[in-house]
Amino acid sequence: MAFITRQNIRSLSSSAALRAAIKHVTVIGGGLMGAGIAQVAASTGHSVVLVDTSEDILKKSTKGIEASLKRVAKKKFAEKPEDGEAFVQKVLKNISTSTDAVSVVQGTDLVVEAIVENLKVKQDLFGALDKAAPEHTIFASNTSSLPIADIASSTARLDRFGGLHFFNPVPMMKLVEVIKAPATSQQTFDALLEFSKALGKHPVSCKDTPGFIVNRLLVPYMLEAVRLHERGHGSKEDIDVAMKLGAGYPMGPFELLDYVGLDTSKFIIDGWHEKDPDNPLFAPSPLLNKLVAEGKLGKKTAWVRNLLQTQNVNNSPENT
Ligand SMILES: C[C@H](O)CC(=O)SCCNC(=O)CCNC(=O)[C@H](O)C(C)(C)COP(=O)(O)OP(=O)(O)OC[C@H]1O[C@@H](n2cnc3c(N)ncnc32)[C@H](O)[C@@H]1OP(=O)(O)O
Ligand SMILES: NC(=O)c1ccc[n+]([C@@H]2O[C@H](COP(=O)([O-])OP(=O)(O)OC[C@H]3O[C@@H](n4cnc5c(N)ncnc54)[C@H](O)[C@@H]3O)[C@@H](O)[C@H]2O)c1
Repeated sequence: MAFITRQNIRSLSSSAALRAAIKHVTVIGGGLMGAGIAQVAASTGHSVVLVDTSEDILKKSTKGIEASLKRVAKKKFAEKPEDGEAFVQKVLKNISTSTDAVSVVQGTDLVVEAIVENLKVKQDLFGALDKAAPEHTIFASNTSSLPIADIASSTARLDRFGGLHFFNPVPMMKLVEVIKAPATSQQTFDALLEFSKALGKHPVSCKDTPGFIVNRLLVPYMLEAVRLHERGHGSKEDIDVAMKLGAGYPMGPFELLDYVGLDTSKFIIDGWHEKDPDNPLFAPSPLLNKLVAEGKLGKKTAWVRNLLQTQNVNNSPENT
């Protein structure tokens, strides 16, 4: 039986205040991860602005969110499909889009960044946002592999900066790694934990170390599968089947690389290799490099091709 003490009441009310504090969320990057984060935040009653670099990309992101919401609704409202349609429309109403990050952060409580895995690009973005966002706004990066402290160094709000690392596909994966960099305040960290819970996720606390928990284990494993194949010790198909049936993983390492994105996986391993060139776990893979150079990025390749085609159509003389 739980006794109500003054301390309990204080901690309950401060956690309620933190939960209430994050109402408006700006998600930057409408790709694989950003679209999923926006969807989950909007589904849990947050008001969301999704930002990307072009209207075409944002249209694709919104279509992707709608398709994913329909999959969720099909299960959640199996008995009452009309409630499912109402749910989809209600969630979509919570999401607006923009190509101007600086102007939209002026009214936001939390910025979650999910753009390309490149330190300089992330620093430039946060440096610009820092000047425009209100004092209370918390900044968080969904980086897979970069130090949160390095990204935060382009801002003057080191205490209000942390990591929120989601997993792909965001609507399905329950985990969020919440990262406390050395300068992240306890209040910010608590607010990020509460926000993750408000999304219906299970947060774990992480230090600001390379790959946090999951990727520090998962990325070397996926790369070792590629090396195993490069050594001629197994076909891609057999390696995938082996890890699914022999280790109980839902996807084999090649399927997972395809799902995560070969470009993102390459950014991660190249960055770690640069910092720790003697670590064999971080050795670059010639096969991965070749596929990325050929524009074969995995599952997202079809999406990117589709987008480029749309842009060509929009830019064609008939449409100008
Ligand atoms: C690198 C980064 O920094 C970190 C990372 O993100 S690492 C990657 C972490 N992710 C993983 O390891 C994913 C491993 N894979 C899985 O867990 C599962 O394969 C999976 C959840 C993706 C799909 O489940 P699975 O049963 O294999 O396949 P599938 O039949 O397609 O999906 C089952 C149901 O899940 C749901 N679902 C799957 N993806 C969905 C999505 N994007 N949106 C909504 N619902 C979805 C649907 O309800 C679907 O049923 P439906 O097909 O009737 O709509
Ligand atoms: N793919 C995964 O499984 C996964 C999982 C967890 C974390 N992450 C991390 O999340 C981030 C995004 O990964 P992703 O897979 O969604 O990438 P993605 O390539 O699918 O999407 C990135 C999006 O960001 C947009 N973008 C780039 N620069 C921008 C800018 N300055 N302003 C606004 N938008 C910009 C791009 O147009 C693109 O739509 C990366 O840091 C990645 O490491 C990825």
